[in-house]
Amino acid sequence: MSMAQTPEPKEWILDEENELRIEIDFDTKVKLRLVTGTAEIFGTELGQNVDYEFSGRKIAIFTWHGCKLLVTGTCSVEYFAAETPMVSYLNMHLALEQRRVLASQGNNNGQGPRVLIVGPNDVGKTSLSKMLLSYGLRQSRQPIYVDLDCSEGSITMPGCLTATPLTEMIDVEEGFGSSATSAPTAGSAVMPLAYYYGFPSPKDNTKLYNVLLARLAKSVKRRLDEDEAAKKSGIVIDTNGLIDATGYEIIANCIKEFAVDVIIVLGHERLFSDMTRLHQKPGVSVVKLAKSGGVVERDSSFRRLTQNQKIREYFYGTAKSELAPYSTMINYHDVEILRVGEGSLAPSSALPIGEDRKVSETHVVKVEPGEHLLHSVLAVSNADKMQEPEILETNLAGFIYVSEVHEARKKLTVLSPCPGRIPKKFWWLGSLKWAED
Ligand SMILES: Nc1ncnc2c1ncn2[C@@H]1O[C@H](COP(=O)(O)OP(=O)(O)OP(=O)(O)O)[C@@H](O)[C@H]1O
Repeated sequence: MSMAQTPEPKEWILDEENELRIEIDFDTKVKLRLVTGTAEIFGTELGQNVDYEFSGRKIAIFTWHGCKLLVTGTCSVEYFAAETPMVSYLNMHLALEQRRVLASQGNNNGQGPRVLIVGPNDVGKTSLSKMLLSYGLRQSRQPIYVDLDCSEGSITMPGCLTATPLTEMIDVEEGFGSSATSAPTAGSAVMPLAYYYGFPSPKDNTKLYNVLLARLAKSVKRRLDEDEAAKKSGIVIDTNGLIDATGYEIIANCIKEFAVDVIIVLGHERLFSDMTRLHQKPGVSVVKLAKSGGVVERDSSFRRLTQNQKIREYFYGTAKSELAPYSTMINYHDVEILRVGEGSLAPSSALPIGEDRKVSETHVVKVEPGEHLLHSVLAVSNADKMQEPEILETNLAGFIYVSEVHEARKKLTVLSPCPGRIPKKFWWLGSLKWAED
């Protein structure tokens, strides 16, 4: 076996307010080191002479004052840009900071800004959320990150609506995962609130999506009422890129439920004009920000690989903090597997008399365990009893992965990030599958 050669590091010298944009495939690793000066990735500052390692990522390393970087490994794309919208993003942060100062002085009922970021797919909404949250954190704020993008699952897993108070800087290598305690465990100080939706798009079951959105908003409000620092810091809501009629309905719902007072429209003129017309009123600002030229469109295979990487990290951790998942055997009859809205797939005429489609969309259906569960990722509900509609609105305890199905013995082998018996018996089945690599 020949030893893999360590590639020569490549040096980049960036002037102030420039950024280096790199794309790294999933099957390669690239090391990045800040040698002199200052630099940040989506708002989080890099330490000098620390090696950061990336795989399957598209990132920008931005410098306010100039820097020297070393990149070791093969990037699929690598170039620097002098034109970025970063000054406007920083100004946005400063405007939010002003609102926080006002809140600290007792204005606006002591509430910091509730920011909603909207725009089509791939305009940099998640990246901007990270920046605004990181800049807030860098000024000792403790904002709450609300992730309504059920296709991605920045905090936990795809298919969820989540909120998490941020108290630590967002990790440049691992994203939100590490700073938001990606595995929700009961009693943890910064436990993310996660509700299970189970579909990749809000269009798949809009009624359920709106029910969960309202539920999440209620929980976030309670958290803000209990936590003075978070209340003054405010919230940043990241959405998915739906901007058709359903998208508008969800945006309106979100503004109402979270009492949004700053709407940021990213990279879309017509959406900005519509949002101004529909939602601008005293106390609510609608702001337009430009999309960065660096934002990369991600095709479905890249998104799928990102999803796989997320699931893998949930159970096995990352290179920096490896986890060993626990494998447990479960009897079919010890768990109840549930899914939502099965009825919505049936034609209206096939629905029970007196039940309209809207009701069936949030109806909970029991699923028989069997071979079909193999490789599924299931969400473990915190609920102790099967009661509708409460069970739908119950927070999640975590996730498990079905690694084997023993049909003849009526047992499942499941992986879990925590040791011991899985404490809860109601498990949600969605469309998430994962083939361990
Ligand atoms: N300035 C930049 N340079 C290089 N890559 C970038 C830059 N900004 C964002 N990206 C990358 O582009 C991709 C899309 O960005 P992002 O996830 O922020 O968009 P989004 O609007 O939230 O997308 P979606 O709505 O589809 O989830 C990501 O992989 C992100 O890391």
